[in-house]
Amino acid sequence: MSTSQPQVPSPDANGKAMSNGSAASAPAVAAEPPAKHKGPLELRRKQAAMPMSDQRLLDTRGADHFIHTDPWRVLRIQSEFVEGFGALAELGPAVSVFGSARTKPGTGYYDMGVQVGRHLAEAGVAVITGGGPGSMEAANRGAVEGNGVSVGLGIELPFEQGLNRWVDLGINFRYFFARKTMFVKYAQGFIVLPGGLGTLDELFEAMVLVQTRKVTSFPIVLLGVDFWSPMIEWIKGTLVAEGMVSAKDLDLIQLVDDPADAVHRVLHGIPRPPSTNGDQRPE
Ligand SMILES: C/C(=C\CNc1ncnc2c1ncn2[C@@H]1O[C@H](COP(=O)(O)O)[C@@H](O)[C@H]1O)CO
Repeated sequence: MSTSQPQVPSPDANGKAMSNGSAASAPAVAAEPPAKHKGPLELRRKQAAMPMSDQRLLDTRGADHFIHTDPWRVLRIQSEFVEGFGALAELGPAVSVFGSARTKPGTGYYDMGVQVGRHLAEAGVAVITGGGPGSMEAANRGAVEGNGVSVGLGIELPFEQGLNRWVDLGINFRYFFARKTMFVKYAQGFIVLPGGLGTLDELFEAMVLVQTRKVTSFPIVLLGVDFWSPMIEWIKGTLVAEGMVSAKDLDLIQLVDDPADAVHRVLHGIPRPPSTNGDQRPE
């Protein structure tokens, strides 16, 4: 007895009728899910559920989270460089002056800072400082008193501080490294007054940049023979003696007591020797 049934053609995934036979038993293929286009991306299923870029931008929910992410920080860092380069590009000749934030007005070190600022201004050279109190304020004050250009590159600190009142062109930075770039990029040299960790950090960074020839012809003058001599002696007696630095590296810095002399030396800087330590480091 025949058990055959009438044969009904089944549709394929595209809806076309398929011939009877083996294909009739193939599993049904689901309809192709719609694709979502997002810029160059073509997305389906779970991937297509991602919100659109515009939607993300305009939807303020969760914005507080986004500003604490690294991609956002990169933009903020970039903006510090853009603002800094833009504000300082036309500054003209300038010298960066460093020194303790704790130096008090009326002291010898404060007076030294004022004199440095004034001599630089009288030579037509802008004064760049960290914009804070102490020796920074002193150098900015000297620049103003000498009728020069007084620049302060402030840094965001855990406590509210603001730029000192002698800063005429001020920029506030969140990031030390962006600020440090400005100190070097827009100055022809450094004058360093007595100071603590911040001052040492700035001094040694400058020395490394000169030593590795990341910057060339960059005089560094230390003011205050009594203050700096023990550090120089330690560098000679320990670092040079133990071969940690080359004796030639000490040529990178000059040590004086007179603010006018410091300004003269930084402006007519002894040209750096062609090679300071024999290192051939890559760019
Ligand atoms: C400690 C006090 C204020 C700190 N305020 C600063 N503002 C701006 N720049 C600063 C500040 N502190 C350090 N710096 C930078 O480091 C150098 C001085 O640091 P030091 O440790 O005092 O030697 C200076 O050149 C700045 O660039 C209290 O008032």
